Amino acid sequence: MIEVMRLGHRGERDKRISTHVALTSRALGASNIIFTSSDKHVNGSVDRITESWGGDFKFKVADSWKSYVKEFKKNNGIVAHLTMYGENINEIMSEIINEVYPTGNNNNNNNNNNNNNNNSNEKVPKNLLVIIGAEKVPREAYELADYNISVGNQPHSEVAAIAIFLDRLTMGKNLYSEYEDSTIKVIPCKNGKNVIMNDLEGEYDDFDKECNDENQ
Ligand SMILES: C[S@@+](CC[C@H](N)C(=O)[O-])C[C@H]1O[C@@H](n2cnc3c(N)ncnc32)[C@H](O)[C@@H]1O
Repeated sequence: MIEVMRLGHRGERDKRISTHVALTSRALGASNIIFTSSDKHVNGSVDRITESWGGDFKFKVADSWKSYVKEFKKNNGIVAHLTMYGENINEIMSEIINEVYPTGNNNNNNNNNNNNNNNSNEKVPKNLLVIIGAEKVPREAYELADYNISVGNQPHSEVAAIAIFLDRLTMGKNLYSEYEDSTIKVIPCKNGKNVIMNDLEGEYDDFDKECNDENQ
């Protein structure tokens, strides 16, 4: 299971970009996003998307980010902190993939509740917590993280950083994600839109079809 922690979210100021961090995390295979304070706007956006597009991605709040990270590590999880000051993703990603997926099975992670436990040496995927900052990230986050990873050493965006990291981790496979319980589904087409709606009895109907794709 992949979790994303948004550290230092500043309410009104960050609400749009934090929503994008959450939705990007969901789209690219995370199971939940953890904030360090509640935010109705982000929480509502996440819930609305999940309701229509399916899956069980959750918005969570941790009372203490430090305790959450320590507990996560105690339960044998791996913590990766994305920061432009870290080791370059190009150099370190294969080590992380080998550690998180000792079986080599780094495919679609959605809804995978991995069974990590303290004493196990079994080759099961490990839980991964990805920390992404908003305001200045405290020194302790760098120290607690198993990996401090840069997506290049230029400053850019938390949304870009989480997208590239999760995509590299799962080698593009989450770009095919779809959920059985979605009420809306997109059929890729070359030019235009092809959207179908689920009637909640498992049948999908054409909803918005302006697709000029010879194959459809
Ligand atoms: C816009 S930055 C703000 C950073 C903040 N001013 C600081 O000094 O920590 C927000 C977050 O985006 C992520 N980020 C930005 N550029 C990155 C990069 N090149 N590599 C990895 N993460 C990056 C980091 O997680 C960072 O905490």
